[in-house]
Amino acid sequence: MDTAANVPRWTPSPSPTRSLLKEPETKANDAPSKRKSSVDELELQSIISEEDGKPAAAGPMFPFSTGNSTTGPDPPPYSGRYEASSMAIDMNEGKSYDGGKGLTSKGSRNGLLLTWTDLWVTVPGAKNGGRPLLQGLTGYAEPGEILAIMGPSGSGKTTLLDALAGRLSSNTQQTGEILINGRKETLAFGTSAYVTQDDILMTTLTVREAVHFSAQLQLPDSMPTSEKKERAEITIREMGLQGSADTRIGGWNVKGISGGQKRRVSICIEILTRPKLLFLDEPTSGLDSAASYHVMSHIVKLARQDGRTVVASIHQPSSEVFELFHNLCLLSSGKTVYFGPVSMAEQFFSSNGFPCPALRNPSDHYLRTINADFDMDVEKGHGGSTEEAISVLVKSYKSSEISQRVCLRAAFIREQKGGIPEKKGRTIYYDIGKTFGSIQARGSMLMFVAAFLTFMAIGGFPSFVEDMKIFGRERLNGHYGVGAFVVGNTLSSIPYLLMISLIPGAMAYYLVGLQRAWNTLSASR
Ligand SMILES: Nc1ncnc2c1ncn2[C@@H]1O[C@H](COP(=O)(O)OP(=O)(O)OP(=O)(O)O)[C@@H](O)[C@H]1O
Repeated sequence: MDTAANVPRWTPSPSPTRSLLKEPETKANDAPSKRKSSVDELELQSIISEEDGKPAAAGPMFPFSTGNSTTGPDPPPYSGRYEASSMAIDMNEGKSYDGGKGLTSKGSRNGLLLTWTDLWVTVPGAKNGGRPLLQGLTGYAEPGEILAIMGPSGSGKTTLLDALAGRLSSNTQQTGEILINGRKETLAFGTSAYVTQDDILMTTLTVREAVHFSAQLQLPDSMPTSEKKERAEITIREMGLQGSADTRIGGWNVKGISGGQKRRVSICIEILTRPKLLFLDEPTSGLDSAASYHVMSHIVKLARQDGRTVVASIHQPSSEVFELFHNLCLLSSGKTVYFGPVSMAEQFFSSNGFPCPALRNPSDHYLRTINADFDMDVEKGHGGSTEEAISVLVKSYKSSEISQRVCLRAAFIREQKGGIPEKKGRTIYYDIGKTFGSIQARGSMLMFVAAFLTFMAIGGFPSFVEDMKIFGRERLNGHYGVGAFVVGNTLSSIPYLLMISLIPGAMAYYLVGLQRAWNTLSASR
């Protein structure tokens, strides 16, 4: 039987990928242009070596690395200098958002610019003041674009989304700055939406009912009902749910729509209001590659329309889906491995000695390179560990020009100080008017209150049944008898006597309250 060390690595043999910084030495008869590029590279290497304060040295080989440590020096950290011009187009401070998106650089016409600087999230722990979940992240998300957050399981994708959406759990501590349009603001109702990893849906409703009811609840009162219905129907079709619109969602007790369809219903409900800022946690989990592509391309369309900002964490995008993203934030153990345009990630990896083999999905390659969870399974003795690969990439990113440009861009966005959407309170049963319909709404509210109290009481029944058994045993064994006088006439029996006498009083008070509410209702008719 194969031992762990003899198990062949599952990575197919990588084909050589051209790395700008790993060219062989220039020969005298090389073309002048090639000679020049090599000179540039040498200059670049020397600059980087000077910056690092140490010479480039031969380094270890890493899993999925195609670099050869014995034939040449370790590639220097990526500086992004050879792409400075394209970066200038993508990320320069004066960038106009008007590329077909109808936006301007001045804080965007309608869109929301999200920036975060030196973001740390920690959970308090006994050792060294706590465990960091996110470590000094800086980045931005812009209108009309999709930022994909990727990384191995447990790398902090959901934590980053939660931090940006202001939903971190209470046991965490956050430091750093998160700004919306350059301001420290909480978002107004309906401005942002968050599709969580779990599908929390009403299992008894059909897809159509769930989406229609949500449209009635979320869309503004000023919108006619017919328009709300139309929006719901359009969104159902956009998410490819027309075939299952009349199927019950279902849950643990009744089988309903599939997991992937539930995912789409969750997205459908959150995009009904066409929010300016959309957070998606694993939007494509459970979807086949075609459905993933359709769902994501629709989200891209939404992002482009009127410049919506989308931040999505994603596990395993197909290459087609990956190409839909504009920016990539690659995390490992809460640290940034890469943040920048998707198109430049490949160069970043290859210049650090991890070129993406031909015919492999680049996103798969990045995740394999930085997934240290299964290091034990990787053949030992032929190279460095994934931990070392991660540390090379994290260090290289920190010192790269690309990271400096991200900081500059975030700083520029912070200074824009765009407008913030007006805040509107949304309270159910508020200001419902005096029409016949409003009387029905009041009746519904009273019914809800009564039913809530009743069902809360029913919730205690199972434990009451268990207690009854104990009571029966103890009574039959003569631990105590029944009757009012059992409570006794000592001082400690007074609270029990009070409790018993209060129950009918509380019930009477509740019934009188209901009667009064009914009278008020009748009077307002
Ligand atoms: N509130 C919390 N308290 C303690 N630990 C937490 C808390 N939230 C997250 N973590 C830890 O932080 C790490 C990152 O979690 P997170 O859910 O952000 O990962 P993820 O990248 O989204 O993973 P997955 O892809 O599996 O969903 C995990 O180790 C998790 O256990």
